[in-house]
Amino acid sequence: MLRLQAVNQFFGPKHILRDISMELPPGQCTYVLGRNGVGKTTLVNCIMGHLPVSSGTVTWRPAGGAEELNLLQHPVEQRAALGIGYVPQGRQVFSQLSVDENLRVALLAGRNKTRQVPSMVYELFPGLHNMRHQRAGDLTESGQQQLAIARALVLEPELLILDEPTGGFQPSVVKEIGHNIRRLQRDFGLTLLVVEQQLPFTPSAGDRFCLLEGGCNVAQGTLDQLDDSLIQTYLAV
Ligand SMILES: Nc1ncnc2c1ncn2[C@@H]1O[C@H](COP(=O)(O)OP(=O)(O)OP(=O)(O)O)[C@@H](O)[C@H]1O
Repeated sequence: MLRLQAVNQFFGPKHILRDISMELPPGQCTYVLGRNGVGKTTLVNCIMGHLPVSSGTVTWRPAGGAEELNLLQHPVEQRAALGIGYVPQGRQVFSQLSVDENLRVALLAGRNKTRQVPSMVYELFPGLHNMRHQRAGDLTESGQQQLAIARALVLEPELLILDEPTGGFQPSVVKEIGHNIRRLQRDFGLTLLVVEQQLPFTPSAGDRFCLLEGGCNVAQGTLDQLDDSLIQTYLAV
């Protein structure tokens, strides 16, 4: 379980995140939604340790863990090894390396440097297995997105955070991404935090939402509570 309590973050004098509190229940898929510039990526960067938190707490209890860890005491390079995977915005893969080399580089972030690519990665993305000796830069955009997710999966995270995974894709690819997100949750038991500007899939594709506006968490609940009034007020463009 990941738990944030009263998290604040500043860029210089600019107050970006304001008293954000939220919990990610194990095995559930939570969407963090909000318009451009409301603080979604900043929030994810604070969870991953890429940005410092000015005040508040971020705690993480791995499955079977006896107690909550203070995540803020763990440097960024330890967070993947603690079971938190991250797929950044913009499909960042090493385009000059092969698919296989991309996955092997990602494996180095784990504690056990001799680990192999887990079978679930190619089970989820069989196309990547067929392309494993191809240069990542030669994959389609959809293939690169799969590789970006696969790179986070090689360390077998319990929690996977995806920052705008559908950004810039055509509807057929968005649908495929939604299908993969559902499989990660239902077939592989992951907890998911998915950042998007709007809900890109049907509500059945997840469990909970958390709406951000001006750096504040203005509403949260189950996806069936995300009604037209909230959508018009906080998400409509
Ligand atoms: N390095 C930075 N220095 C100063 N301000 C920043 C920096 N990065 C982001 N900001 C500001 O922080 C606020 C939140 O940005 P953030 O990228 O977290 O928003 P977002 O909700 O993820 O937007 P998007 O949907 O466009 O990705 C914005 O006002 C942005 O201008």
